[in-house]
Parts: sequence; C-alpha cells; structure tokens
Amino acid sequence: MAEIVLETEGLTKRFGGVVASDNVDFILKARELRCLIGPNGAGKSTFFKCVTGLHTPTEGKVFMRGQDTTGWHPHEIAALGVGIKTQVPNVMDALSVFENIWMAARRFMPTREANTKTSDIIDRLRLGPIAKADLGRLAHGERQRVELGLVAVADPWLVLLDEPAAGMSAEDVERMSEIIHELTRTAAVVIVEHDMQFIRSIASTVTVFHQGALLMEDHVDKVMSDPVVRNVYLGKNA
Ligand SMILES: Nc1ncnc2c1ncn2[C@@H]1O[C@H](COP(=O)(O)OP(=O)(O)OP(=O)(O)O)[C@@H](O)[C@H]1O
Repeated sequence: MAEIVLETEGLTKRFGGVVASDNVDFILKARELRCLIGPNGAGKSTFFKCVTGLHTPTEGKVFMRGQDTTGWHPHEIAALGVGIKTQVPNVMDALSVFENIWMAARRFMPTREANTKTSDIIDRLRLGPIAKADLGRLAHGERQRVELGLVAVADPWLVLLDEPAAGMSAEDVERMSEIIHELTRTAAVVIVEHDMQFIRSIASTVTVFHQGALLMEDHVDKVMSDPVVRNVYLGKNA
C-alpha cells in the first residue's frame, strides 16, 4: 500500500468569527497528484497555508510522512524534503535561469553536485533554450517554470504549489501540466488552482472545498459533471 505523505486531521483555522478552514480531514499518498478547487473564499489558500506553515491552525493536526508538523515554520517543513511554491517567489531578476537554480541547489549540496543538479533540472523542466537568460527578461510562463525548478532542485517527495498556472497562456499551461506530471515520477503533488483548463489537462483527483470544509473528492471528470459542483461551486467557469 502506498505510503501516506500528507495527512490532516480536523484541520481548523478561524479568523475571528470566520471559520476559514473547517475540520478538514485530508489524505495524500506517495506520488499522488491532487488539485484543490472551489469558489472564491472556499478555504483553499487557508488550508494550503496551514499545511505549509504560513498559518498556525487553530485546531487539528498536520502530518507529513507520519511526522507531526503542526505549527512548524515553512523552512522547517522544507528541510523535511517538501517543496513549496507560493505566489511570492524567492528569485533574483538580475541573475540567469542557471544561476537562480544553482543558488537554490547550493543550499542543499556542495558546489560540484549543485552544478550537475542544476543541469539536470534544466533538462527535466526543458529550460535549456533560456538557461543563460536573465530571469528579469523572461515571459511570465517561463518564470513560473523556473520557480518550479527552484522547488524541484531539492528532490522533494512532496510538492505544494499555489496557483502555478495563474496568468499563463494556453501553451504555457500545457507545458506546465507536462512538467507537473514529470514531477510525479518522484513526488506527490498538491496544487491549489483556479484554471479549469489546467485542472482538466492534469486530469487527477480533485478535492473540492466549500465554506472551509471538504465538499467532494473524486476524479476531475466526475466532479465536473456533478450537478451540485457545476451549478453551485464552479458556476460559469466550468
Ligand atoms: N488573514 C485572514 N484574515 C481574515 N479572514 C481571512 C484571512 N484569510 C482568509 N480569510 C477568510 O477566510 C475565508 C477563506 O479564504 P481563503 O483565502 O482560504 O479562500 P480561497 O478558497 O483560497 O479563495 P480564493 O480562491 O479567492 O483565493 C474567506 O472568507 C476569507 O475572507
């Protein structure tokens, strides 16, 4: 049986009277790919932030590979082998793609190994043609791929991505979906996402949030054709 890499038990976060995450029980197994979806304000980001250490849950627990990580800081979680891509990237525009990825690699390994690892990531994420370009000169979709490279460099067994396809062209979305599939060869991946085209192209199990709680969890096709989800929670975007 596949190992459980991420589990939450009764995960609850309150902001004053608002229950932003409501008693969420969630399980993700090794190399699974899961999208978290739901309408605006459904609690996806709050759940993501409680898991990645950006918020401390009011109640409940988070376990990663069985280790209780509730209330841990993001850097402590990253040190376990978890790759986190938030919407606030930690990159340097004046450095090249290679240099940015190399700097991330160097945090985890000696220089020579970092050189090899950076080349490997550049191949895996198909960044070869832009490896020497300064990050500040890249198009949005290319930047997003580089940011994924920074996450992949540490060989994570769990990758947590917040809206990786936001603002991308259809072509970029397709490429991002290929890359995410490639990541699942070695890691479980959780993605908070709004982009329905991207979610369909990934065609994984989706977890639907509503009013902070889990509403439904099933294959994307089943969820998309569910009348409650379609009419009430996905609305015209479906
Ligand atoms: N820091 C905060 N302080 C107060 N209320 C918050 C805070 N963060 C989120 N909330 C509230 O918690 C609820 C869930 O918000 P959350 O951002 O988690 O939803 P979401 O599903 O990620 O929405 P979106 O798709 O718009 O990003 C909302 O009612 C929101 O207003």
